[in-house]
Amino acid sequence: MDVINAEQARIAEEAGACAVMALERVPADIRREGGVARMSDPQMIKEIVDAVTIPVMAKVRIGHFVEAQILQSIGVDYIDESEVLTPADDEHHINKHNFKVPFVCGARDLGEALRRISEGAAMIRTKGEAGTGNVVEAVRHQRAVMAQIRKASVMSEEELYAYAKDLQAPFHLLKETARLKRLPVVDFAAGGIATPADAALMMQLGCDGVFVGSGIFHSGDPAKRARAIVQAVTHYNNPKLLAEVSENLGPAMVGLTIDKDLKGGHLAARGH
Ligand SMILES: O=C(CO)[C@H](O)[C@H](O)COP(=O)(O)O
Repeated sequence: MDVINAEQARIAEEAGACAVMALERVPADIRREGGVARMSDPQMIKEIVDAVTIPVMAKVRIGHFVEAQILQSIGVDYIDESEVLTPADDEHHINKHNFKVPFVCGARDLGEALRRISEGAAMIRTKGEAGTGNVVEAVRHQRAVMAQIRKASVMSEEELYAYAKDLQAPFHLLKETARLKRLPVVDFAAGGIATPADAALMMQLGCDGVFVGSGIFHSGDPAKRARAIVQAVTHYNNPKLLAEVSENLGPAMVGLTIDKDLKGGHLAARGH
């Protein structure tokens, strides 16, 4: 769960979140306020680290390996090389093999996911369209990844060579993905998840876990919604429980439709 201070971090931990993401503004606010979004103040990240016992993740700009060096030096548990911040490099991602701290990166399809893994990403998440409260892009990205994996899983080795070229992905990673019939790393949903049902939808589409940013602390009752989303991720195949936890949550965040004039632009188009 994305949190911007120690108090929110405690709410997330009490709700059962397995990690928090420390940042100064949740994606909905970054989108609304505009300007250049950068790595958060290390002091603020340290306050969140001190407030909770669960792992703390923090974001760096795409390609900004010095922000990553700084976060690693203060001991964050994971780094998110994120399109939600303003990219620092429009061509290169960070060489994540140079770091000890594990990274998560966003992807819209299998080629993008495997390129990030080849650079050293230890976890992948859908890009979705962060800060919109609209799950449609996360669904599109997860469905794309799963459909491409299914396609690869029935290919001969000769076909996989050609498919790797199409996807602009390393052959050995594609071959391993085809054999496993899933990404060879943990695969999260992120970007636009706002309700327990959204979270369970992404789990039923094959994700291993869910990131929620704006959807919790921009809703009417953050503590209750946070607990409900944790329950929905845990029991994603149980519609009765999903109905119970979806009751009386108060207003969800106000969502944005995805159109060509999307306020703040399409964050998912950053990095490729
Ligand atoms: O990890 C992230 C992107 O780097 C965000 O936490 C995630 O995408 C949040 O999006 P939203 O605010 O729509 O839930």
